[in-house]
Amino acid sequence: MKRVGLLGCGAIGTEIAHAIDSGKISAKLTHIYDFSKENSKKLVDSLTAKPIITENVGLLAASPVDMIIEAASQDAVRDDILTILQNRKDVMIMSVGALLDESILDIVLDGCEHFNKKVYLPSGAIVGLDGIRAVQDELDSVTLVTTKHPKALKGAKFFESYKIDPDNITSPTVLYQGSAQEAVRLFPANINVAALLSLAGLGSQKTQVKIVADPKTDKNTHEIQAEGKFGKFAIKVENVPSPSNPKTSRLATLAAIECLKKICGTSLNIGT
Ligand SMILES: NC(=O)C1=CN([C@@H]2O[C@H](COP(=O)(O)OP(=O)(O)OC[C@H]3O[C@@H](n4cnc5c(N)ncnc54)[C@H](O)[C@@H]3O)[C@@H](O)[C@H]2O)C=CC1
Ligand SMILES: O=C([O-])CC(=O)C(=O)O
Repeated sequence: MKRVGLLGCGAIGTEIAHAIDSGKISAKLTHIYDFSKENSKKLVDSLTAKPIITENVGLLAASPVDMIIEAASQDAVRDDILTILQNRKDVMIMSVGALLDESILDIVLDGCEHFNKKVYLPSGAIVGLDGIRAVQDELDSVTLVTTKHPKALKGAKFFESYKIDPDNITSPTVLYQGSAQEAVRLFPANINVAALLSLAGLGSQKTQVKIVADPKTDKNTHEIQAEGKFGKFAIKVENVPSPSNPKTSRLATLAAIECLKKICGTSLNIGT
């Protein structure tokens, strides 16, 4: 049975830990780290099989696990991915936006090859990545329109540079329109899905993103349109937000759990 370490004990990390604890995923969660000791402790208290809380990420990376699940932040990926790969651990990354920085992507690709390790990127809060990958050589355009409640967008770097107060948004408002590259920089905890689309398809400059704040919505909605020589498709996902983090959709957690079930050998390998 695979031994797993967890980096980040928030909304996604907690649900994954519970899925392992309940036997839904055939793995053993043995070590965890979160820079909030409170969050790590709260998670351990809620589990039957108690993992060890490591003092820092270096000790998590060096712990006797087969793989590490990153469910923390883009900064965590930037700062810690090399340490994890150098310690010869496979890794599942949720904060995929970090990989749109070419130097980080190079570290990941070189690290995987050099240390013979695997990096998994679950499909997160969207569906349709199988289709995007299949038609990647025939794509002319990929656009993503993401709509969330202003409270789900609150705290994003975007609001440091643009004088809009999310608390004062009273009707649907387009906050951002541009490349996926810039979108993940301005909204690092909201639009990792744009990074997944970019990596699967046209890259981060050509993948176009629109972010809308809608005070009347109770969903995190992602609308994807792809067009090219193959034809076109449009996909709309209306996600229920996670109760503990409105930025994050329930589907993102469920996709991570499904990805882990596949890695740990307990589900059929369905789809491309
Ligand atoms: N790929 C996808 O489709 C999706 C990706 N995400 C991303 O997944 C990540 C986790 O999401 P949630 O669990 O909802 O976030 P969360 O905010 O609920 O939990 C993150 C946890 O990680 C900890 N943390 C943050 N940075 C850290 C660091 N550098 N070192 C150690 N601990 C750190 C925080 O203290 C917190 O406990 C986020 O980056 C989020 O943006 C979220 C939804 C969809
Ligand atoms: O969960 C979602 O709806 C999308 C999200 O936060 C992300 O991609 O970072």
